[in-house]
Amino acid sequence: MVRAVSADEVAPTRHAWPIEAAGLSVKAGRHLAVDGLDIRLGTGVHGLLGPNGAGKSTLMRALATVVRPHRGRLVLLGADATAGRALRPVRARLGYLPQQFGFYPRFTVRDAVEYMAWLREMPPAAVPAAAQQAIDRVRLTDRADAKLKSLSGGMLRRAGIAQAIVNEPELLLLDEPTVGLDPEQRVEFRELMRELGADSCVLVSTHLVEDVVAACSDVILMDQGRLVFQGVPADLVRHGETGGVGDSAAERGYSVLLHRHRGAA
Ligand SMILES: Nc1ncnc2c1ncn2[C@@H]1O[C@H](COP(=O)(O)OP(=O)(O)OP(=O)(O)O)[C@@H](O)[C@H]1O
Repeated sequence: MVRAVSADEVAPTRHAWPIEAAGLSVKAGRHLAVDGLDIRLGTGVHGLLGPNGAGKSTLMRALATVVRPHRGRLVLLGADATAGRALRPVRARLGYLPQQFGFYPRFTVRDAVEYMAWLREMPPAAVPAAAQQAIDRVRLTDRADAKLKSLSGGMLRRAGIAQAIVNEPELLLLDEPTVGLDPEQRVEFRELMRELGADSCVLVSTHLVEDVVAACSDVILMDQGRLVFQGVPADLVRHGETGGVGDSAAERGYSVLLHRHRGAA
């Protein structure tokens, strides 16, 4: 007997634009926190910058399919993320570190990472090795069986990164992953981001402009829910060569672009 093959089974698994948003608006409570955003992101590490309240975390939540967009088009890994039934296969292929990483304090690092692997519908036989690899990649090998409640803030953040990467996601969303990391760990983390971005789409929100310059292939700058700038880190640096406020050319570029946008708004 010939088995019918569904469209999902023959669909290509890689997409030129793992994230495609057009006129995307997302509410946070009753507030329109993302307001008509147009972006297309491919493979690589994309740094998401913006002042407090710019809408970065709200955008991340929509991309992680945690909140439904209010308006506009959102296509994730080729699937319409505004259609409920399309979300399950997308969720299995994405990884997400929320800004507030909620966890069961009695779980060990290994429990938390394995639990996320299960939520991401990984084949059960693959889970222990995948969890171990994710824990090793964030350098928590010697704390793998420690309870989460016993970890420092930086270690907890690294456990959060491990749970986000356990399924080797094609789309990885990291909301302020470097908060609490010490300088040495931040340098190691940049290395890990570059590795992950070689064949996945990684979006990293941060307030550290230097992290973006060091580890990202492009920069997205948001303010008040809108896109201010998208370009390569060198463009950010170039904008800072003529003025602005900050300790480095990249920080000055950030302030120049933001002030120019606010002046024009
Ligand atoms: N539950 C909520 N109800 C009402 N407004 C909210 C809610 N959550 C967020 N907001 C508002 O939405 C806007 C965007 O918030 P969001 O957390 O996405 O910004 P952000 O860029 O991540 O900020 P930060 O850098 O401080 O983390 C802010 O003005 C915030 O006050």
